[in-house]
Amino acid sequence: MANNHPKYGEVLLQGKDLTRQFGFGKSKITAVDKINFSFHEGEIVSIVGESGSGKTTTARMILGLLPPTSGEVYYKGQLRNLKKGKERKAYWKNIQGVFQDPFSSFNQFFRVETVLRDCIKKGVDADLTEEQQLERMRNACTFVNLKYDELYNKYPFELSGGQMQRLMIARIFVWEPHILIADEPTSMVDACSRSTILDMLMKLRDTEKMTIIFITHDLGLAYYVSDTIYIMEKGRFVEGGPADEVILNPQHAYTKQLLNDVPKLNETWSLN
Ligand SMILES: Nc1ncnc2c1ncn2[C@@H]1O[C@H](COP(=O)(O)OP(=O)(O)OP(=O)(O)O)[C@@H](O)[C@H]1O
Repeated sequence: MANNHPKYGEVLLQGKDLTRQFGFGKSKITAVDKINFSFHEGEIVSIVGESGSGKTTTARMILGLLPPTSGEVYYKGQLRNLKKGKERKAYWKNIQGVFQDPFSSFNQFFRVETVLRDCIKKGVDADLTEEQQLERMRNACTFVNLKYDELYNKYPFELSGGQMQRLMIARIFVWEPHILIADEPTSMVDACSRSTILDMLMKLRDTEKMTIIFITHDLGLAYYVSDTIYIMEKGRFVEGGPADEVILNPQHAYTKQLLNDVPKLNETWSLN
């Protein structure tokens, strides 16, 4: 397995020959096919591929929401074992996900305060005093440019789409997982909110040393946000490495094809 990396912290998560099949007999498909990876502390890794290439299946296996057909996941060098509730709970303290649709991510009957308090109970130290909890919730909102004192009493449906996306990130800030999986978190928002969310992900990496796995079909966004890029085609990682190398000197035909869809990547470009 890979060693620590000079630029990042320790290796947090590793996958070894991770595979997932669906269906049986003639209709069996291999959605993810023997992928290997090492993700480090404080690294943003993008997994990029077209629709159906296996990105979300990979994310769900990493999150522990879907068992692999074969292969293993190692967390901090230890083989992950999610069979017992206690071990699952411990793993989920360290890894969290944000998904495409902020509306479906929130219980619409919980006010902002309850949403954030719930994360403190589940993710962080449940023994924090009321004052410490409040401070944490306020800090989380400040981190994403939301005003806790104006919003704490509101329901998710009273927030704008952009505010809801920010609240999703605030929730992550409160929870403080070591690893965040962001599955197309910017697909429902306009270009301005998109760059804000990407900038917040980078801030989480820089200030909290969070490892972020960013799932997208958009190589341009991946290049903007990532340290490392893995290119996924038909369930396999066909190319992977530092973002600059993958984008400026692509080796695989599929990467070149994806790059053709973003023709101005190595020139000046904007997120619009
Ligand atoms: N629960 C399931 N049952 C059967 N097939 C599935 C299931 N989940 C995913 N698949 C199949 O596995 C393959 C990979 O799907 P996956 O959702 O991982 O791709 P993706 O790269 O995330 O696509 P998208 O960008 O459209 O979300 C697809 O062929 C999909 O139809």
